[in-house]
Amino acid sequence: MRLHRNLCFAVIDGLMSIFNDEEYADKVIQQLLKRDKRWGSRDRGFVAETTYDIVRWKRLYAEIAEVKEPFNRDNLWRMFAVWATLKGIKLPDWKYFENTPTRKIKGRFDELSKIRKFRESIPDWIDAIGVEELGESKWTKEIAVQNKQADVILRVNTLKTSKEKLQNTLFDQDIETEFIKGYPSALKLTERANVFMTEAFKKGLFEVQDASSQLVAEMLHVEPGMKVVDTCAGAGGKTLHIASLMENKGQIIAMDIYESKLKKLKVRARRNGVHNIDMRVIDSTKPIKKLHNKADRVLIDAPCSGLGVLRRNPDAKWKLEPQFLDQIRGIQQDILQRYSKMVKSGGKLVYATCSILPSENENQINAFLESEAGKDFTFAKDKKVLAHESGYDGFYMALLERH
Ligand SMILES: C[S@@+](CC[C@H](N)C(=O)[O-])C[C@H]1O[C@@H](n2cnc3c(N)ncnc32)[C@H](O)[C@@H]1O
Repeated sequence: MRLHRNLCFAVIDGLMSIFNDEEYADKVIQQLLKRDKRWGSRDRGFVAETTYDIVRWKRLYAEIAEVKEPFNRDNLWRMFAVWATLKGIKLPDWKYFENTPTRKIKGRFDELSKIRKFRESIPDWIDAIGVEELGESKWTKEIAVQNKQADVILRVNTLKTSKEKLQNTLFDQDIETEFIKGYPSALKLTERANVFMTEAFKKGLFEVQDASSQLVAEMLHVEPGMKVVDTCAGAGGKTLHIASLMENKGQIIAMDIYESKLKKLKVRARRNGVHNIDMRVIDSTKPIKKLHNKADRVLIDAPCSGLGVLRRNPDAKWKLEPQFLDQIRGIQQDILQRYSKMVKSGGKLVYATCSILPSENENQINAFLESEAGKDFTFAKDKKVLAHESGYDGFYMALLERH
């Protein structure tokens, strides 16, 4: 591979914003990709993947390059040189790469790879919590997989097409996909591609959604004609799936504390041909109280640490803080206590997170079931999905029934 100066500069600029200005990697990369209209898909792929790689391996590369935060541009070039050297890419004779100690880099890599927190490039506190909650062996395997690039998975919009038809449509555009056993609406891309540019996407024939995430709406057992409340709907990945399972019949109430997220859902719903979503911002206790004992199904796709989806958001490793984790656990239990009241007698509740930590998952469900509000519910089943076991994102989901 030959390194191109303008692409490498884009990567360094992106890293400056992500590491020093606390910006989110996906947003920064989105902006970077707009920089030069002449860039082809390979150039864009290089910028996106290299930036993500260096974000993912920040601790390891900084240690090898012997640089410390806050990083200046020279520090980032040194980390870039580590990335290139470890990938076996020949460094050009640019001033940034003068005196790069290639052999020393490889030696340091071998040495640091013996220690998990460096090898997997994770903060000490996350490593400690992973061991404490999952045990040494599971955590070691899980964090290794969480550092790999995730597959691109689509969820077919069955309101508009079938999995077979969508597969053929995409094949005609040189995008090859395969079915995944056990995931009825999923198609996996055999090779990465920018599916957002396709006509099929613009027509709402599919959404990009990880396979584990697709299990959540399935667990809710919705039926056409029901009244379903999606309490933490965000931009509506799961709301749209629920709509498609309900065949556009019945009522879905999508709620979130952020109106901006629900606005994104509105755009997506239009594209998906979904007509039965009613959006409500939770700006007081009223919108919840109004729905007490009214819903056939309630989904709580709770805010969480995101430790199950590090493959997609590698910068979360650096942005997460222990205090946030404590705070979010409190919010999760509070949401369970208050939002469960919307389930009517005989109705069902699914609680889900994209975390792999029991303290955000089964422990929350156990605490809820032991509490006063939880006495109305029976535990039906749960599913703990680890990326190293399933090959897809780490997730948790529990199904409770109200008696
Ligand atoms: C895991 S995300 C939801 C993802 C979304 N369900 C999807 O499938 O695309 C959690 C959501 O909970 C929202 N949230 C945070 N605190 C909340 C609260 N107290 N009540 C309702 N929603 C909340 C966040 O804004 C965020 O959109």
